[in-house]
Amino acid sequence: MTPAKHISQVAPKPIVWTIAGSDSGGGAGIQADLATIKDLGGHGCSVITTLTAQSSVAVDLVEPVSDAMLLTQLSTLLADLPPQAIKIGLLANQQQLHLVADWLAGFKTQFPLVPVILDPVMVASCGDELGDKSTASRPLDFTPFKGLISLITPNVQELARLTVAKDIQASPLHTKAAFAAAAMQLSVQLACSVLAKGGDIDFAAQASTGINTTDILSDHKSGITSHRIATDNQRLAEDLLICHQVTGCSPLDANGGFWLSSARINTRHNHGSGCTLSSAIASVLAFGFVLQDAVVVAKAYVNQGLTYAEGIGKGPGPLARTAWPHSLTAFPHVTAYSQNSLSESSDLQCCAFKRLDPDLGIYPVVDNLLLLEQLLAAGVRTVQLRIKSNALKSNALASDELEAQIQTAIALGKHYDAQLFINDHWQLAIKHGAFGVHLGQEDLAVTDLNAIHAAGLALGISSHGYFELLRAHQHAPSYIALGHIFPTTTKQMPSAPQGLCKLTHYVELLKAHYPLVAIGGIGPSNLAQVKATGVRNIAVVRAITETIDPVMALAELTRAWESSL
Ligand SMILES: Cc1ncc(COP(=O)(O)OP(=O)(O)O)c(N)n1
Ligand SMILES: Cc1ncsc1CCOP(=O)(O)O
Ligand SMILES: [Mg+2]
Repeated sequence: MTPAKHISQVAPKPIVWTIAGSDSGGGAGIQADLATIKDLGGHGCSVITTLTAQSSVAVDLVEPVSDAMLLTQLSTLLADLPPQAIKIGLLANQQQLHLVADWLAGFKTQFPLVPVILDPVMVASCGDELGDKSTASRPLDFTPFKGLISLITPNVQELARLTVAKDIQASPLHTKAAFAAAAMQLSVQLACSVLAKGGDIDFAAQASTGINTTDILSDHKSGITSHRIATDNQRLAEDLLICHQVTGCSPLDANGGFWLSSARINTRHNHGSGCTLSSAIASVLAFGFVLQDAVVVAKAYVNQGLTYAEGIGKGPGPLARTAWPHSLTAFPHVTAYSQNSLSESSDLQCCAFKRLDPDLGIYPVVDNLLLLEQLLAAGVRTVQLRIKSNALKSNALASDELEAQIQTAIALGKHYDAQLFINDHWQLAIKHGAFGVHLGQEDLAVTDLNAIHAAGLALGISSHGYFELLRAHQHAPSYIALGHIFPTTTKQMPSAPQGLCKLTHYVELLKAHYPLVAIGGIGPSNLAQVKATGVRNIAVVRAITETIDPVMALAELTRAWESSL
């Protein structure tokens, strides 16, 4: 499972804090968090809120640390080891919660961009309550964290307590619709994103048998849920991510909702999976990934950990530590959640798009026929015509003129036997029989991909991070573009440049499955570094278009690319 190159070898080690309880059994709490943070390449610091005398089968004593100890851990760490991300887990009582929230309010004025992930832990996996006696009858009120946290990660029982059922025994979230409504409500209540974990509920079984959530949760307490999972690995574990004003991603996703589903994993050894998930999300965020990316990587990490978990002790054992996930099968399937529709449309392509040679050659992206023909005549094998719709408005390029240009470009591509991709204008590409179409993430929802497939065209899809590349993968395209790697002036980007470390990860994940194309700010000065990530293709705009002799520039880029290691 160990990846070829761990992120800690290519990126500086970020500091991640966990503010949580100690699990003397080593499977959950602070112990799981520190193991996770280290395994994902971070440096973990801990602020212990509570000591628990705990094993894999029981919680015998819970003892909060003193207020002075709690606050001094925070101030001592901040003076020397400021965090790039914080995970908050077990808080023993409402007073501790207030102390941490007040401290966090001060911290956030100094470090507004540091993400904080709150895992509202209430019950251990053996079924015992984890808070002190005061929380047994009255659940914690997390309102003081409103506006201070980026994400909260409740399971179905916690979600119910935090929203519809303050009564501890009741859990009315029987259906997907009720579960989703509660997640949306919590997002508004705390002004943060919500990852509602559906691992303890089987929506399909609920729908077909009418079993209610309480039954499933009480089964879980006695360990029977694990047995049920073990006998039925066809079932799905479905989590719902509700995004709240997420920055650094496509504006379409900033407030999006997404079901993240994975096959249920055949194990009873899931002790500490919630702690592992939330600290993994914090760790991935600390490396500078956006929230949606951090969530899918952390989900994959937990899936791997469950897959390879071994029993230690008589109860559910801890997750295995399997390092940064590099296997596509560990990642969840992503489906857009829409409030207005209960039957989310499946975006899975029935068949893959046209398969291409993994080496496309240097891939120029141009906006005019003159340059296109020059490059084709010079022997370019893969090329794109990218005429943006705003060119239609500003240059008064009429739509019939656009169609004529596309038609001519396609004819030229055929004449020179090249793989010519048309950007954006997929209907015209189909109409005139282009080799392929290139689409961005925003285009996917408004394009008839089946029509492109049926017409036999190749499809390239852009991506700007893990979440988007999973969405691209679900359409089985002919290639996936990874960008933007370096700053670019060619296009205004909502996301930050991905850089070489992230590119290395994406390549590791996808190289066995797709031809990959790195794009954005690539030219002679950084081409060797890009090649060193293992990516086999680069697409370029300015490195060709802004030169005096584009044909010479193409030849020079090709020579440099082929001679780089
Ligand atoms: C090879 C390649 N990669 C990425 C893009 C960008 O496509 P998209 O995200 O659709 O943005 P626009 O190019 O339409 O502005 C691309 N064109 N080609
Ligand atoms: C269209 C596009 N998509 C991602 S980066 C980019 C522009 C790349 O242009 P350049 O090679 O000039 O940086
Ligand atoms: Mg586009």
